[in-house]
Amino acid sequence: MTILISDPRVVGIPLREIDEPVVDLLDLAPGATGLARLVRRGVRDRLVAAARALPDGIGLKVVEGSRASDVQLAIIEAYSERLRQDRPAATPEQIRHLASRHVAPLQAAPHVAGAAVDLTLVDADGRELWMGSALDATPEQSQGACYTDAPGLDAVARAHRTMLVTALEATGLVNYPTEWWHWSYGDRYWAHVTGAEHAIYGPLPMTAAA
Ligand SMILES: C[C@@H](N)C(=O)N[C@H](C)C(=O)O
Repeated sequence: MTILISDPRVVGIPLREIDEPVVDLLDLAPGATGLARLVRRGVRDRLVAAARALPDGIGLKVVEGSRASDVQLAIIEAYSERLRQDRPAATPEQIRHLASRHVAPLQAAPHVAGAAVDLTLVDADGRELWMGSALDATPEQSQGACYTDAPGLDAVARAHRTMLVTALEATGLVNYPTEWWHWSYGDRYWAHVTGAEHAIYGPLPMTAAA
């Protein structure tokens, strides 16, 4: 069973911040601007290694790296409101649980720590490969195809996901299983998956206005 990022077993993991700087993603993030181009150095190093391990003619394209805390809160609120409208009988705790299939609570938000990227595969001309759902589609929008191991994917999407997972996992990056595009290192979810005693990257002091 998938343990979501809002689970107390994840949110409760201690943090020992190592103060590693954020760096620009350079050619890994064509088209991204501002904070979206920045990640912790350990994340970029792993992405560079993963990109080198991909077959010739295939590359990585990061759509978003770091994210300001106020932007994270706005995504949480917008998606939670949609869930509340769809499920008027749901309790606040149920909404929080369901929302965390798509967006992390602030206490454990990896993008806010510079610890995560949303990315996809591209061909030699920079065209995004078919991955079986739109990047950033919610479970409702994608009818579950956003889940990395979703059943019923066509063979092309499955092959591309396998390629992505193989290259990224080999570097120590960890996937959030409800989103094929979301990969992180050093945050609380990474610590949960790897068994590390603590996270090493905590929230950075970033707001959208900064
Ligand atoms: C909102 C979505 N793109 C995303 O970033 N989800 C993960 C789980 C997050 O909020 O860190």
